[in-house]
Amino acid sequence: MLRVEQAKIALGDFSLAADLVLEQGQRYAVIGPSGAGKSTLLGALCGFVPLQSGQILWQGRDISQDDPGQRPMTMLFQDNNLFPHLTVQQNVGLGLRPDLRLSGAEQAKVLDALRRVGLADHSAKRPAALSGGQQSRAALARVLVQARPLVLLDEPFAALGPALRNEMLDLVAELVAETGAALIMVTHAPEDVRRIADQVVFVAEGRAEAPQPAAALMDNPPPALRAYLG
Ligand SMILES: Nc1ncnc2c1ncn2[C@@H]1O[C@H](COP(=O)(O)OP(=O)(O)OP(=O)(O)O)[C@@H](O)[C@H]1O
Repeated sequence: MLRVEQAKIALGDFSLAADLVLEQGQRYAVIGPSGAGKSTLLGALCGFVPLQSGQILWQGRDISQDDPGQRPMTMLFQDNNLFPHLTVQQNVGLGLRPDLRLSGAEQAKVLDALRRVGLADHSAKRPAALSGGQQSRAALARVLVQARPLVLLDEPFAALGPALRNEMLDLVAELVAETGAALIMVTHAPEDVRRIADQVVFVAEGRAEAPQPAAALMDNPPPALRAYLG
């Protein structure tokens, strides 16, 4: 369980308050207007953005001061963060060892993850030789090898067409179900929320609200969410 306790996050003139609990095995969509602070919230959870006050507790332990690499989470960005000069296999291997000196067992893990996302036959290619969907799969394989209990996605598939995006969302849902990880995903698309999320964290007016069950919330949105959804 990840507990964000009375957190205040400040970035220049912008500030965001958050007080919420995220449970293992649940899938959360983070939604809200542009500029409301969704990416900032994920950045604070990951440790890229410092807290001004409050705490982040993982299984009861304060991780607010921990470096991003020490935290129990892995983050997937929209641009997938693949290195163009490395092969797909090496890009995934980076998830295990930044110096890429992988043991035999680690190599096997990388190949397993590539198989799991359907890229076993593409492991020796460079990212530029892959389609957009395949690049997303490669980035997902890197998330998978890290096997962290929390997977954070910041609008990961916004650049993909609707069919491919749905395919990727379903794959993400399968992968987190297999590993028991919690998923925390920023999205602008209500259909993504309905497809994948159990709970919704609504971010607006300087606050990240406590999670609420997704289906009920989307069927009957309160005024601020209704205004955002249009
Ligand atoms: N490094 C920074 N320094 C100062 N202000 C920043 C910085 N990064 C973001 N901000 C500001 O913080 C606010 C929240 O930005 P953030 O990217 O978290 O919003 P968002 O909800 O993810 O938006 P979008 O949906 O458009 O991606 C914005 O007003 C933004 O201008």
